[in-house]
Amino acid sequence: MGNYAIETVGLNFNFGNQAIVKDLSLQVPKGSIYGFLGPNGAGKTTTIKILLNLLKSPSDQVFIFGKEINNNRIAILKRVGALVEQPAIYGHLTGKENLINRCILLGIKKSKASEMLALVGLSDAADKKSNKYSLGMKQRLGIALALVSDPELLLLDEPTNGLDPNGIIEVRNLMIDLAVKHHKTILVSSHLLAEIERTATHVGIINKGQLLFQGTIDELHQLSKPMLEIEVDDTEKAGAFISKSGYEIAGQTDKKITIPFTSAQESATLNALLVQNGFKVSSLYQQRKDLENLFLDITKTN
Ligand SMILES: Nc1ncnc2c1ncn2[C@@H]1O[C@H](COP(=O)(O)OP(=O)(O)OP(=O)(O)O)[C@@H](O)[C@H]1O
Repeated sequence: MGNYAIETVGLNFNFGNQAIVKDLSLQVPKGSIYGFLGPNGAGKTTTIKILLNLLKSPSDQVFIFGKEINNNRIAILKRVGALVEQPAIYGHLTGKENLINRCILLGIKKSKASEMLALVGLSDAADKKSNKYSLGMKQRLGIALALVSDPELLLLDEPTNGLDPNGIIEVRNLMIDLAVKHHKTILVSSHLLAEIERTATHVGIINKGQLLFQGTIDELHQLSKPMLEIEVDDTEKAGAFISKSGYEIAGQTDKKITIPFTSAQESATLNALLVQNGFKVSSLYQQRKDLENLFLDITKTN
């Protein structure tokens, strides 16, 4: 337990008689960026609220820094920062004023406000009213607010939701910076596999309140190996030929053949081989599994 910033042990949670979180055992290593992945309604926000003790968990199912949450609420929450749903920002105040407010509230020296603005890359916009901020800037201000108390653990609920590509990159780089340079542990939820893949060191995937997969990003990549899809005129003959040439066939329909992707070079070689042998290749492309297909695979193998 000592190495986990967060550990839940068979966590269950109901809203009325609806089971929302089922036998969930999360293990979030200290220093990790833990991608908490699942489709809308999977129970991510509910879980994060439980981790913040905003929703009460049964006893002995949630441990933060090795301590049971219900019995150590205040001591634990002092070490945790969070951004859940919309950041609590006063639009009529500047970014700096918002942060100063938070400093006063927490009894922290006001100079921390400028420090946090620099940390999230908002120094230039310090004196701008925050209702004039872009969504990405608002999210970064939200993260700065969560960081004022210098927490060791950050819980971010879909922080890139609704952001444009630039905003997504800003938030992503900030998370990496916070983990690598400032040694924070970050749990970040998302419904997008591609989003999590770029930042996370560890991943937990939930669906309908249940954990389907938990492991390192490399372990996830093993599961979500890219495939090469080949559209060719006579898939039956082509399949036999590809197989005879020493390639493993992962799937075949009357329109296309799927094999594990190894490299661009290898794809080009196979393409040339097919064409030289009289097959008409109309397209050849690398396909990554999206969350939906990954779910199908994981549930199949479970
Ligand atoms: N206060 C509540 N009362 C009753 N049911 C709720 C409440 N809050 C959430 N739920 C239900 O719990 C389930 C999980 O919701 P939750 O918000 O945790 O999912 P999520 O994975 O965060 O999804 P999203 O990305 O859409 O927020 C949903 O079916 C939702 O309708």
